[in-house]
Amino acid sequence: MSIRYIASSKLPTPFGEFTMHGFEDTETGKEHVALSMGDIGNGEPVLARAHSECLTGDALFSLRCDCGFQLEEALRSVSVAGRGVVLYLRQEGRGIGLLNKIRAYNLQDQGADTVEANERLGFGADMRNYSMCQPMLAHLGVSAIRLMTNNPRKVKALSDAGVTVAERVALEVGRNPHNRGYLDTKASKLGHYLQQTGQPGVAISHQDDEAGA
Ligand SMILES: Nc1nc2c(ncn2[C@@H]2O[C@H](COP(=O)(O)OP(=O)(O)OP(=O)(O)O)[C@@H](O)[C@H]2O)c(=O)[nH]1
Ligand SMILES: [Zn+2]
Repeated sequence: MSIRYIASSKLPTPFGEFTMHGFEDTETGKEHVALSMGDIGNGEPVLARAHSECLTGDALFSLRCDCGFQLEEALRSVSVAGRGVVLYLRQEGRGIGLLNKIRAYNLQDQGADTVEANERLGFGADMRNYSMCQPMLAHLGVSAIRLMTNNPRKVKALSDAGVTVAERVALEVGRNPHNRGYLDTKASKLGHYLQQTGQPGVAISHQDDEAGA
């Protein structure tokens, strides 16, 4: 097991007070965080988000993507439910890192889409893995979740890792003129469930049949 629990503390936010739990991946040296609220260890499926780091969207107010909006909405939803967990995963730029993401943005400024840009740089479209999630959730006593995501790969990865995804909860927020192309490419090339995509023939689902399968 390469995930090691380090410490917990209070984390007051505009959405209420969370408990922050720090973990270290001893293989990669990455430091991951879980923000929890309420009694999440009682066996009932827990409202959850596995959020991949996006410095530009989460901290620098970028409108190129939907990440910051999704993070905010996830924290707000957990707070409204009074119970849930947000995993903040340090895999910036879908796993290629911040500086390569800036290189990819540069290619996108010249007309490439988000997938083409990754590929031109010699990366896969999505280099993430979610192997840290199950041990982080297990440490918190969580085995079943209601996962806030539009990403079918994330649902499958967590299910394959042994987490029961009892439900997928759509998380469609923050669409704007700057990220329209990015979101449409996610739907058409990466299979994301996005309702307002403008792409014909894209699956629309708010509670997937395959979730948990
Ligand atoms: N390489 C690359 N990474 C990006 C780009 N835009 C956002 N990201 C990263 O993509 C990750 C977020 O992935 P998304 O596909 O938006 O969302 P997701 O987490 O897979 O799916 P949701 O759960 O529905 O949000 C973060 O790590 C961002 O840093 C981009 O244009 N290129
Ligand atoms: Zn982003």
